[in-house]
Amino acid sequence: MFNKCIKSFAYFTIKDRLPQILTRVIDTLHRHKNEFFEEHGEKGVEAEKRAISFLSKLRNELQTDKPVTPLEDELPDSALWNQYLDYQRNLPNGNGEPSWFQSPWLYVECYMYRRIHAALAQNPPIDNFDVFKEGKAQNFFESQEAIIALCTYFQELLKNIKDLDEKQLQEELFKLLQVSLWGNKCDLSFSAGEDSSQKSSPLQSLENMIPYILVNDMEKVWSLLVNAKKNRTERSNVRVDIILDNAGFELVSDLVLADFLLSSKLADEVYFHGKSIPWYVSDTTKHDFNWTIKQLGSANHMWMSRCGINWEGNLKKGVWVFRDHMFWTLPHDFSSMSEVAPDLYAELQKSNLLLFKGDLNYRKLTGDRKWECSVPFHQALNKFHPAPLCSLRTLKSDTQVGLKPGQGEEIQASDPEWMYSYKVNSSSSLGT
Ligand SMILES: O=P(O)(O)OC[C@H]1O[C@](O)(CO)[C@@H](O)[C@@H]1O
Ligand SMILES: [Mn+2]
Repeated sequence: MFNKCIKSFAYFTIKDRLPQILTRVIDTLHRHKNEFFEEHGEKGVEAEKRAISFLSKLRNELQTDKPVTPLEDELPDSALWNQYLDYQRNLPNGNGEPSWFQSPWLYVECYMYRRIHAALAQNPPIDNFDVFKEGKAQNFFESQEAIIALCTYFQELLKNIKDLDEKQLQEELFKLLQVSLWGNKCDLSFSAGEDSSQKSSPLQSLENMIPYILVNDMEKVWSLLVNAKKNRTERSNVRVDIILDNAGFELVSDLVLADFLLSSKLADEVYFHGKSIPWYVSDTTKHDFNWTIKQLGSANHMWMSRCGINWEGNLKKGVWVFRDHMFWTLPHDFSSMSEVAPDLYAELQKSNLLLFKGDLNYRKLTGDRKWECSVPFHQALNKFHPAPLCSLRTLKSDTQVGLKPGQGEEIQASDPEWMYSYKVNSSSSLGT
């Protein structure tokens, strides 16, 4: 249970940030009223009104600490959500009826996004409208400079990638892992929808960002990939899975990393895991994934379009695969995946390396517990070991493991707000 001590980030999130996010969603629907009318006539406007009343009711429940209620929609995952609510009700140290301020932060925050989805899904004909679409597209367009810099850098690198020796390849892998790691700063749920696009060139600042990397297992990632390649047989491809986080600049940095893994022959195929419903404001859905690649392919910048066209080709060839299992948008920790979603667990077991992007994934990997910072990452995974995995995460919440003894205290002394200072970054923590 996450105690909501008043100064905790959890309290601030539930009390202030989530209502802010809900208000933005309601405003977005208001602003699309005419579009709904043009597209669907009166039915569209009626549906918009109903969705807004759903969301206003939700905001009131949240702000007045009402009980968490079972989902009444017919969506495929509602039974799993209601089972999870029962589990919360029967927790031994629970405070009785789960409510917004008395239940674990991770649970109620996931629950809010699932209720937002229900507010749209239950009101056709606007049931497929993504209330976060604008924010994600805006992040993409406002990160153009950084995207151009990254695509240009990468296409230059591709020109002579065949001449690079192992040392040089390793260096390039480390650079692109860091770009993907820092790309995780660009998320709209932490910023409650405020602009969080990548303005500066992502490659310039890597050097002086090194000291902010708390746990750095990039060497282990490299040797794992080199060994996988050495042991590769005709039958067994080297497969890397990227469990995606935010659309916009972060997604482009993940796609460039994935292209590098293939072009350097460190991997033969990359599986991407996105969200099946709009989630945490900026998380990547299948639509966002395809839209981003199409945007690049049709860009009037040579290197952007070269990337986008290559990536469409990878999807057509099947060396890139996109999946969006419903488990990723349930409230469960990943330690329960083998039981709740055995098909997904079995799928991940086929991978040589799992790259988990972002803070929410990190919290679900570690059960969002207030671990001692020096608890080993492997232990915090709580038997979740489908394959060797690595988390690339910008620190945005209280959970942190895998630090050296005394490292947490040292940082605390230098920056008491380090947990949310955003600049601090716990990068790849490899749990073998
Ligand atoms: O996009 P990311 O890196 O998962 O960040 C999302 C994080 O932002 C927050 O919404 C901040 O409150 C966390 O709850 C969540 O873990
Ligand atoms: Mn996210």
